[in-house]
Amino acid sequence: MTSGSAAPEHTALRAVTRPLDAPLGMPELLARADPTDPLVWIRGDRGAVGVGETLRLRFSGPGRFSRAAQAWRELSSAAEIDDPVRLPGSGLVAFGAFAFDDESEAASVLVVPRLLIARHRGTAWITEISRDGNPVPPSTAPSARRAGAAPAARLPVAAPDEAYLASVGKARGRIELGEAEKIVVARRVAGTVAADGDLRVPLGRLAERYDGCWTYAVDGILGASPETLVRRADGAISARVLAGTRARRLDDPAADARVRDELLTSSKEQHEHAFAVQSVVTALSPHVDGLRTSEEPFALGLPNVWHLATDLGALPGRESSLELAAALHPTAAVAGTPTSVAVSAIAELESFDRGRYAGPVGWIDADGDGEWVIALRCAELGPPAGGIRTITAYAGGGIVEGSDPAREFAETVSKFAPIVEAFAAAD
Ligand SMILES: C=C(O[C@@H]1C=C(C(=O)O)C=C[C@H]1O)C(=O)O
Repeated sequence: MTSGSAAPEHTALRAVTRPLDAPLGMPELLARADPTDPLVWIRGDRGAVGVGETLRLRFSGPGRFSRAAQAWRELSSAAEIDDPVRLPGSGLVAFGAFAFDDESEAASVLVVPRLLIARHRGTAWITEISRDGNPVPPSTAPSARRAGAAPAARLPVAAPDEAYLASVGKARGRIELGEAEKIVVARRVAGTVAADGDLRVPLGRLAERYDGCWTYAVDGILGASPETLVRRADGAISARVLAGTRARRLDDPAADARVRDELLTSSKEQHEHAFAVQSVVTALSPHVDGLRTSEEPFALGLPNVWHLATDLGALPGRESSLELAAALHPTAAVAGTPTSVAVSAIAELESFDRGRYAGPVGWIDADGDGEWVIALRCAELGPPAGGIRTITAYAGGGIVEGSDPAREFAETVSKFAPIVEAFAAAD
């Protein structure tokens, strides 16, 4: 099915941004978010929380990105923007989450909040976005919402998963036959949480523990991603490619350093990483100028895993951050190589719809600047029904020649850790 809501005709958005005096730390920012339907984007001393909704556009099918990008261009050019703050994320902003697969049942969305409370390092501001009328812009942030109970979920991520192991075996078989060089195989684990559980609790845990990652919540998908698909801001483009993973040994610093060195020197991991970097370079170079990459992969240490990482930088052309995200998606880090073979293999080998897992999640402003990460280390919350809602967590990894299914399974368990910890019962 292919569909999309174009920007409603004659929709003129009005965005008014005003600085806030009060410095907003991460907890104060998060406290303003909706407890059961949060709209959140936080990393370290930068972040934004959306409250309420002025506009929501839905898209699906292979044209979801181009229709969303076009709708946003139309809305932005018709908008009236009063923004004396002029920092990344001030003025008119939409948040988005896009399905991984062209055939996904999951909606891809752009959401324009009614209020946006944000900070960039030492500066905080509030933006009010309206469709009709000219409301007086608030100059104080709405007060914090009362904290509710933490939503605890039991996610049996270490329980045997025969279907996943079989898929990894089949992916390896196809690679050995020369059909593909790399296929990213994922699995999912489901549980339930109380429908009135306060999702700001897991988001706060993610933002605190994974402070080098983007903690996000958009339209029911939430997580903490280490992988920047593309950032367009301050006249520059940047991206971070990750591929190649080892579980950390935080209990034993010497063992942890050995694990890191082994990752850095493993030819299998370097090979897998090179595919992912090449796919990003190939997809990005027609759209930007002066693309350069960090010399050789470095080890990025997160609380749960080491990743091989490469940073990219370039100068922007005229494409918006969403158009660049569309050009990049799906990278070899989440699909494989060659892309089209890997995407069809995933559809055949995985027994579920990835939804927005491994798709782009992020935000865009009226100039097309914005930040899009790959929705990793995440869970999708279902709608409330009978006092509960489902929670489905996702994790995967790249299968290449010689990949060992049991090790790949263990790697997914490490990748589930952020979500398992975020939804653990308080002790
Ligand atoms: C697919 C995931 O992660 C991706 C796969 C990686 C790998 O195979 O080593 C590393 C980082 C991500 O690009 C995931 O977290 O689910």
